[in-house]
Amino acid sequence: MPPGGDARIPVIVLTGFLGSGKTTILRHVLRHPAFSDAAVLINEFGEVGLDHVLVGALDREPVLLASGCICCTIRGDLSRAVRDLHDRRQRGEIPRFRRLIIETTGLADPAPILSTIAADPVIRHHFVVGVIVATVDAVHAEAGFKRYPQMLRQVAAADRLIVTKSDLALEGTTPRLLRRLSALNPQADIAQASHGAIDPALLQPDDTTTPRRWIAQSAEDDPSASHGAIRSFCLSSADPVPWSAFGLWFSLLVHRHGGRLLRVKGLLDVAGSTSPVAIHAVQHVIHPPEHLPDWPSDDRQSRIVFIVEDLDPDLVRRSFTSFMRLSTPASQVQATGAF
Ligand SMILES: Nc1nc2c(ncn2[C@@H]2O[C@H](COP(=O)(O)OP(=O)(O)OP(=O)(O)O)[C@@H](O)[C@H]2O)c(=O)[nH]1
Repeated sequence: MPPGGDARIPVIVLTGFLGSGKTTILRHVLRHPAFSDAAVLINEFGEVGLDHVLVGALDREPVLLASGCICCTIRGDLSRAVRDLHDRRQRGEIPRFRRLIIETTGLADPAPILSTIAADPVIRHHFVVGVIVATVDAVHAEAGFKRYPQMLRQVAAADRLIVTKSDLALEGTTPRLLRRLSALNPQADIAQASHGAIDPALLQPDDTTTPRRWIAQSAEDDPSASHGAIRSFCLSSADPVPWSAFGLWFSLLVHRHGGRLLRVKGLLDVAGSTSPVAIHAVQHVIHPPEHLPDWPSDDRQSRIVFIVEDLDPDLVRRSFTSFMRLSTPASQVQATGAF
């Protein structure tokens, strides 16, 4: 229950820039008994949503909001999704969840989300923003703050900040980031997470989390929720992907264009493997691939979702096709011209 005896259902807003570890944290906390009564709503910026798959084999199905970003194009969808969840709860079609976690897209400015919850009379009657948690990627935060103002807004809006990926950051980066975060948002509690391992209490509202209503109000006058040259596309392949050719293509792509690859995530049907492999990259950092236990549906196509800035999707598609056609290492080396 939110502080102050409020009987409304607390909403936990989990925000943070692209690839900063939101889904990894969600997977971790949802395994904790304290979150067995949580409903989950995931919004992704991309043509094809994958996070609901990556959240994994849980005994509840997260609701995936349509493509687009809740902070701008699909605010109406957010209202509808929250109302719909509540109606289904009341009708007994889904368990009586007692908290709602909304994982935003990495590009979201959280303010319009808060204002949507606060402005809709039906939602306001049943739900209240309980806590806003933002993840901050230790490797990319410093450069990201300069390029992406929404990162600053995420940090500014948060009640709690979780610094991720310190294990990958250069020495001295994390302490510097911690100082910067304290300066940007002195009221927020700051914690660190390694591979999503956090104290689940960080996602629980309590007396220290006073929802930032001023942000919700100021959002009403903020029409700047556009994402400029940032775009998303999906590359899919019906044929199984040869792992070594894929690895080479992916490393070259990241090496050559990493600065423009804000986020890459995919589910691959790797030749010779019966279960899917999840791949992730954030700019120049490729995370280790992960074997998932099962395919989420009968659709076994490989899907790779890209969020890029100033990068031509056709170049990515063409180079992928060239590499996948070639199976010998020598011919792959020739294909590097595709970049
Ligand atoms: N080394 C390391 N990798 C991490 C850590 N936290 C997350 N990752 C990896 O970072 C990648 C991206 O993590 P996600 O949890 O999918 O990030 P996200 O914020 O949900 O990404 P978007 O939904 O695209 O915005 C995955 O490969 C994770 O395994 C960490 O603390 N250390």
